[in-house]
Amino acid sequence: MTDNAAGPAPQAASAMTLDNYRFPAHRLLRQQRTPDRTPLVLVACGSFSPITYLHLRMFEMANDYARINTQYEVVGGYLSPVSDAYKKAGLAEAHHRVRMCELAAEETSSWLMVDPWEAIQPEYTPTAKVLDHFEYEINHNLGGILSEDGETRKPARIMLLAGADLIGTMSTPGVWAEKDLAHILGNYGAMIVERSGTDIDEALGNLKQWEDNIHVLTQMIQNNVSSTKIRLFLKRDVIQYIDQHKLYTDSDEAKSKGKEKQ
Ligand SMILES: Nc1ncnc2c1ncn2[C@@H]1O[C@H](COP(=O)(O)OP(=O)(O)OP(=O)(O)O)[C@@H](O)[C@H]1O
Ligand SMILES: NC(=O)c1ccc[n+]([C@@H]2O[C@H](COP(=O)(O)O)[C@@H](O)[C@H]2O)c1
Repeated sequence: MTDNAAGPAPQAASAMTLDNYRFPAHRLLRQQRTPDRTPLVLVACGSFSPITYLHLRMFEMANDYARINTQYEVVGGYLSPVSDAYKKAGLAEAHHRVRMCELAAEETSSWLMVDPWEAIQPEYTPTAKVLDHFEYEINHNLGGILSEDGETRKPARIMLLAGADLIGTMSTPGVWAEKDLAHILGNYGAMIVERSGTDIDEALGNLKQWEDNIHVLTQMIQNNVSSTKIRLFLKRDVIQYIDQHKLYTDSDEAKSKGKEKQ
């Protein structure tokens, strides 16, 4: 996907609260550039604590894959950081994670956006509901995407973008509600990026019934995650943000572990 040529976000994702929330659409391609394709919006749900180069790379891989192997045209990409109610050990607070995602998206991409809706909810929101939120905002509130010839409006296909480890948890009994899996994989679909350490066939083991809706993206080059992370952080504002707010220090972790016990 090429630059949407839109200006900066009218309102920073990290400045949004439940009271002033507005769905970020400043980089969403409102009119398709290509005829005869279905508009596609990619949504990555996760902790992003902190966001790394590989989270961003997943989107570029998915965009290339969609262009070459499918009839979709990617019209938008969103990071949706999980809320504090997720209570995973060691997570920085949601507002910091949203801000880091925002810095990374602004610095390194011309099309990615951060939607803080999930992050600002007081309760944990299951991923199926997060995808419903995107469906509602894009296809109901915004009325879908204008076709390339300007003649019709088409609903965008919303798809989950995730790493193989996440899809592996879907094959693990008890982690996901069966009806949520049917909704996510049956109605939306997923693009899954191979990840070293996860056997993709095993990860997809119990999900065969939805295989037509699951696109597996193979990594030509396996990444050395930690060194790549370090390179991103040194170059980008994210490392400065982590320093400035003293995130991921011992005291910060102790704070979040304390919270977890409450
Ligand atoms: N190296 C990678 N290759 C493929 N997918 C990745 C990679 N790193 C992260 N992802 C995917 O990005 C999404 C968000 O990841 P998330 O921040 O929740 O966890 P994580 O990056 O695995 O970090 P943690 O160590 O905190 O679990 C998930 O779908 C995850 O599978
Ligand atoms: N039942 C569910 O909807 C469900 C279960 C497990 C993980 N998830 C999501 O997966 C993402 C990644 O989670 P982890 O960082 O724990 O791997 C998070 O966004 C989380 O909300 C959702």
